[in-house]
Amino acid sequence: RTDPYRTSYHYHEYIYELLIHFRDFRGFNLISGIHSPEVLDQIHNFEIRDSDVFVITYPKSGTIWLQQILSLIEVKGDVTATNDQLNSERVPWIELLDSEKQFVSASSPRIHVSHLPYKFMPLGLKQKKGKVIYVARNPKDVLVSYFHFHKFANMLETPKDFDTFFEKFMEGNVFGNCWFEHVKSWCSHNDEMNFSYITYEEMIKDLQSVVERIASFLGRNLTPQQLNDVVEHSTFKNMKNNPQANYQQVPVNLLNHQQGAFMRKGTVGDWKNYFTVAQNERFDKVYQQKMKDVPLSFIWDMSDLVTP
Ligand SMILES: Nc1ncnc2c1ncn2[C@@H]1O[C@H](COP(=O)(O)OS(=O)(=O)O)[C@@H](OP(=O)(O)O)[C@H]1O
Repeated sequence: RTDPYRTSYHYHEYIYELLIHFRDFRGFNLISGIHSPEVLDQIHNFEIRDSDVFVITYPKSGTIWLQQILSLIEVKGDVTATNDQLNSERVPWIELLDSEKQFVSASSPRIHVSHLPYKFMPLGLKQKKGKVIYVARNPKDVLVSYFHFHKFANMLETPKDFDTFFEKFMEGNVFGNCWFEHVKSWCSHNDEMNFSYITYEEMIKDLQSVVERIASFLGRNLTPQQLNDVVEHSTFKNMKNNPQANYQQVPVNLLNHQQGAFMRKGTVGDWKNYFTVAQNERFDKVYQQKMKDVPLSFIWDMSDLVTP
């Protein structure tokens, strides 16, 4: 094709092709039109301040939940103080196109989220500058959440069906690449950084204590009432109704809000409604093999959350 802009039809077809194809950058899938190799190259050398905070997640592990919690901790639980800005701007991604300008000029404390694997991260983190919060979620629920996300995210290819997506995820042929490698890459370097590890399932089980742990890790002093306010405004129900937090404002060219919602179900064990017995057995086998040397454990079902 010589001139993609020839007609509106060709233009849209061209943009669609650009968007749904990954671009490999040093073994990592970038989404064309959203990420750029130039930005990824620069992140390594970003100058890190002691006050910087990075929330790292594999996609669908609770990123927007942390954006809400951290936004609220910064304003001591006063949700009205977050009304003037979307959480995605208050706690932005570092890997998006042109994000470097915003990163360099932002005032402290700079709080960011990222789906990037460890190898791309700022080298300053290894000098114990800044703080890293890694949020993990059991990968079976990640897979199901990601399947639904692909159905309404216009920048990602719509899966033919669940089985097709299951294969793609297992191959790491998604944005974020292989779940196992992502978790391992970060957690095996935890000693090098000021690092805190939390899970999605812990937050479902006891949001209050996770919020307290995050505030203390960041050295923020909040009164018990302020901590309660953070928790109250970070529940699934309240976030779903909060336009600053629920991502309903993302333009329709990126997310087709008729087809799904970021705040979808917010639960543990939804994978049981999707995995076949054979898929589950296969997943468990891969999990045992890939995670055999990793001292992490996950909660796979709501019933495992109930303390006897
Ligand atoms: N407050 C709260 N409580 C419980 N669950 C919550 C909450 N906020 C976000 N979520 C759930 O997190 C899933 C989205 O993950 P991410 O925010 O990491 O998505 S993304 O990577 O940024 O696209 C997605 O999970 P699923 O519902 O399973 O699809 C969201 O519903």
